[in-house]
Amino acid sequence: MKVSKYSANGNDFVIFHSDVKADRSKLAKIVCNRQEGVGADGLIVIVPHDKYDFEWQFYNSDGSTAEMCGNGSRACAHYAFYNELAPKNMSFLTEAGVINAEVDANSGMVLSELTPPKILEKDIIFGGKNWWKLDTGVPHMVSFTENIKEFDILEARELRYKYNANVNIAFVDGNNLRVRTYERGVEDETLACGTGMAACFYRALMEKKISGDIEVYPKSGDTLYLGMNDKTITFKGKVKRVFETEWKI
Ligand SMILES: N[C@@H](CCC[C@H](N)C(=O)O)C(=O)O
Repeated sequence: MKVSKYSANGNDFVIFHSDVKADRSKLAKIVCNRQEGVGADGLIVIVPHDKYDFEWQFYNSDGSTAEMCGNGSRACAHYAFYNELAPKNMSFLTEAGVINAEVDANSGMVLSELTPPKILEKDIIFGGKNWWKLDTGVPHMVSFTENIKEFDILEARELRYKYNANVNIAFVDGNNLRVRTYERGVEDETLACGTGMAACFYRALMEKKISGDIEVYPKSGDTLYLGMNDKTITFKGKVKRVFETEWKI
């Protein structure tokens, strides 16, 4: 099997395509294992679709499925374009809905239009902080902090299980955001989370802490570009194809 390893600003994925849609939960655990597998935060499998350029199956590293993944959507679009599975402007089906993406072949920049954001619950008080629960394709808890260096992983883990959501803290840096995310299904902090950055962006926009298009800096230190496009969030940044290999399981 030919597989590619991608990094989307530190959020890393194993990607391959197949003609068969199947349960690949066990495979996800094996390939994502950082000691005995390729090592990644998630596995993406591209399968054919009648109406859209393709459909994807997304798995977290623990084998659980997720409806959506922002960084994964950009990495997947890049893979699909370079493997001639889709044109540079493409639409593909996820469990959260249809995602439109655009690959810039020269710069390696990929833009993805996320599903319309939803506020699920406001003003949840936990650990002395005010949290909002939002859906940007998958559920996210968002709170603002004055000190982005302090992210209490144990508290985040407690909140993750209580609300079955990913957990983000964000620091408003001028008109930009610094974000850290504890990811469900990886069960730890990751270097970047696209739908998490989008959830922080949306809460900050709703509370008028920021305006217009902004830059977001995840833990990896990279720069992502977020903006509102009608009702959807546009999410842009570089992706890196780390390597491609043949892998026998
Ligand atoms: N890293 C992703 C989100 C992946 C899914 C998430 N871990 C969940 O289970 O909800 C992103 O970039 O959005």
